[in-house]
Amino acid sequence: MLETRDVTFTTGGATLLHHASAGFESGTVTGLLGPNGAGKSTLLKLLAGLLPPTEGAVFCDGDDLTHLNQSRRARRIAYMPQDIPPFPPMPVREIASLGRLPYAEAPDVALNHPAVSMAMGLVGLDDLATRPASRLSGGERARLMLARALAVEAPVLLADEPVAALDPAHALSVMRVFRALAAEGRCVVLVIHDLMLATRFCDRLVVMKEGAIRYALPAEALSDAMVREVYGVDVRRVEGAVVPWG
Ligand SMILES: Nc1ncnc2c1ncn2[C@@H]1O[C@H](COP(=O)(O)OP(=O)(O)OP(=O)(O)O)[C@@H](O)[C@H]1O
Repeated sequence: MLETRDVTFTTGGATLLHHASAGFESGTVTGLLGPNGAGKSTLLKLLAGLLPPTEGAVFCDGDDLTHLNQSRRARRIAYMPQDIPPFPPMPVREIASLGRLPYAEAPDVALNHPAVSMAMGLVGLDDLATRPASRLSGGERARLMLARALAVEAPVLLADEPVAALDPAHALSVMRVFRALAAEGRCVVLVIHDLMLATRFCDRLVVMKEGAIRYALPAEALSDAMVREVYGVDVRRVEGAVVPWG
């Protein structure tokens, strides 16, 4: 569905991504792992078509992303950024309805679109629909950005650290949403630091370090040695640790 072919990205004299080649299939959830500064967000922005490759190309369903116009690309690829700008005092549901912008729907149509209702429900924001978005907590803001991306109903969903600010119950719930989207045939790619959630809910992992893809493998194949090499930490598989489940 989505593919980077030998992509390099250079900006301001710095090369942030070196010769990255990876495929992301429909019907799967892929976790992008790696230490801070590894290039995960950069790769995700290239996959979204928000940054152009300096060398190589990114393809969505066989089409070079640089050849797709912005609204066509936005209908195919929904993106949730890591950095969430301060929201204006608009109602939460109105912000979520901005996910319909690529369809150029009238504001009242977008606001009442079933995809917006679905997205608000999936992230658990129904009770906050009329609250000014400027008054949300950090985790609520993250869920609203995810709702906006879900409202696009795109075949590809890219999410940059979607669960980093969420409490355990919402993190599990959102990971289950990603699994459900994959079960519908969507291609889900998320940046994630939580190795427990990544190995439990992702099908595949792409592990990055220093702007390069070190490993691309089934989630269950992530070894302790790989974690040690990439993050410089040892791993224990501990019984008795408090692990949010359900
Ligand atoms: N415009 C830029 N010019 C130079 N370096 C940049 C620029 N933007 C980002 N970087 C650097 O590129 C590297 C990769 O950044 P990126 O945001 O992709 O990392 P990341 O893996 O997502 O990290 P994190 O886990 O901290 O979010 C970082 O070292 C960052 O400081």
